[in-house]
Amino acid sequence: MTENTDSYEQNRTKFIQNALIDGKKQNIYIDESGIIRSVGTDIGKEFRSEAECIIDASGMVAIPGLVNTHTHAAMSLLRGYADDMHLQEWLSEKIWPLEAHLTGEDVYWGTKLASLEMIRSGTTSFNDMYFFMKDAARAVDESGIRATFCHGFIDFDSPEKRENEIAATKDLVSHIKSLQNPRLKAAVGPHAPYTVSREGLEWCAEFSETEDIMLHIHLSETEGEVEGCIEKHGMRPAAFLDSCGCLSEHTLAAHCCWLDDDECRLLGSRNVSVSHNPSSNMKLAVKRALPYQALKDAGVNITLGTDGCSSNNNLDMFEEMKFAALLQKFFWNSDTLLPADEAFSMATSNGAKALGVSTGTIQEGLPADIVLIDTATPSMVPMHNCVSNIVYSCSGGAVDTVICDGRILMSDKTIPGEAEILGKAQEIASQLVERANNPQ
Ligand SMILES: C[C@H]1O[C@@H](n2cnc3c(O)ncnc32)[C@H](O)[C@@H]1O
Ligand SMILES: [Zn+2]
Repeated sequence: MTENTDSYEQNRTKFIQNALIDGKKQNIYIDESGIIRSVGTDIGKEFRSEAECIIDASGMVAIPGLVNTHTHAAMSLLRGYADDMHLQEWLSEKIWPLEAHLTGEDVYWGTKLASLEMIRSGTTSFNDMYFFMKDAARAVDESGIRATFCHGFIDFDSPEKRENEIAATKDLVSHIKSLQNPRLKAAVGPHAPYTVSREGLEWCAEFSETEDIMLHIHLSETEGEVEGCIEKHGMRPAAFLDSCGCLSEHTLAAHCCWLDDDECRLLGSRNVSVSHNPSSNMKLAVKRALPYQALKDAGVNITLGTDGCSSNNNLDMFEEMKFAALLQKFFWNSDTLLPADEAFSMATSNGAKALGVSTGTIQEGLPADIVLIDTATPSMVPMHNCVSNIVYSCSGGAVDTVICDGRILMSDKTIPGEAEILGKAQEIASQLVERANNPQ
């Protein structure tokens, strides 16, 4: 329950009282610039009387905002458009032909819808690869959450396409940097080793280095990709990317299902972060799960992502934590692999580290990205183990309040403007499919 009707405004000091953190009732004070100034069991009267907004979190668990490290947000418009297909056919026969008709307005509303869904389910940061990304950034700016944007760079070995992709990437990066909004970051996004030429990958690696930005790429999602890379380049995909300079501490590699042990060690030695996308991998039947133990042994920072809504089909990171823990146990036949606390770290602190954002924990001096989960819901009762309930039993529907950068984005499960976004996204998605089916 939030006292103060203007609580959605930023720049108001906030006092969250009686939130359960690490099993203890604690209070959190957030200053006017959205920073956690104090957190603990004994911070009290002085901060409470100073605060312009009191949030009573009695009966709620406070966790850091969740971090989704691999998605294509505007693909929310393609939810349910092409299901139950093989990955390469799904992409080349259904998704790419539809995406050829996308407009900036589609991406704007698709990203508004995705941001809404992420806020509802407790995500406050995401890593996005798609097209018309200036429009995506406008949508995210309005929604109040954090994101890193890259243009999906695909040149298919064509020098002309490569020049266009370089221009689109440079344009996006300079645009995002010019906004000087700490919630919005730019990245470079070579789509995958099978869609980008050696020259394109080398350019992306150098650009990421000189601009000091993340390099976001799909890697070894399918066995066919690995075979194709060996045939074309005489190397497995990770070695090929390394030869192009694409593996560094800037790199976030999504999927990584078909890495062998040497590749896991290579990623570890280059300080690459990996995004595990269990729902998408199961739905697209990629036939192998992330080699979690080998990556962990190699010291790789392992994070969690939903992938796009066309291969998931939602953006609920609670579901993703559970699927990650279950898929690892099932595929690698190990009941102790990927325990709940590791799934939780993947979705919070590991994700924040990969995206270079100073969130992911509730700690003094850090930006206030905080999610309150209602414990008065059947899937949170009893609470023998809070992290177990968060990972294995509850879902995004239990989220009551979301704060990002000190600003309340959802309170009492209410997000201002939600109905308009739902209506407009439905309309825009129908028009997109109509245009694709009846090209002029
Ligand atoms: C940015 C492009 O990436 C496409 N995409 C979405 N999901 C996947 C996936 O699982 N593997 C490869 N490529 C994917 C998206 O449709 C855009 O074309
Ligand atoms: Zn993807």
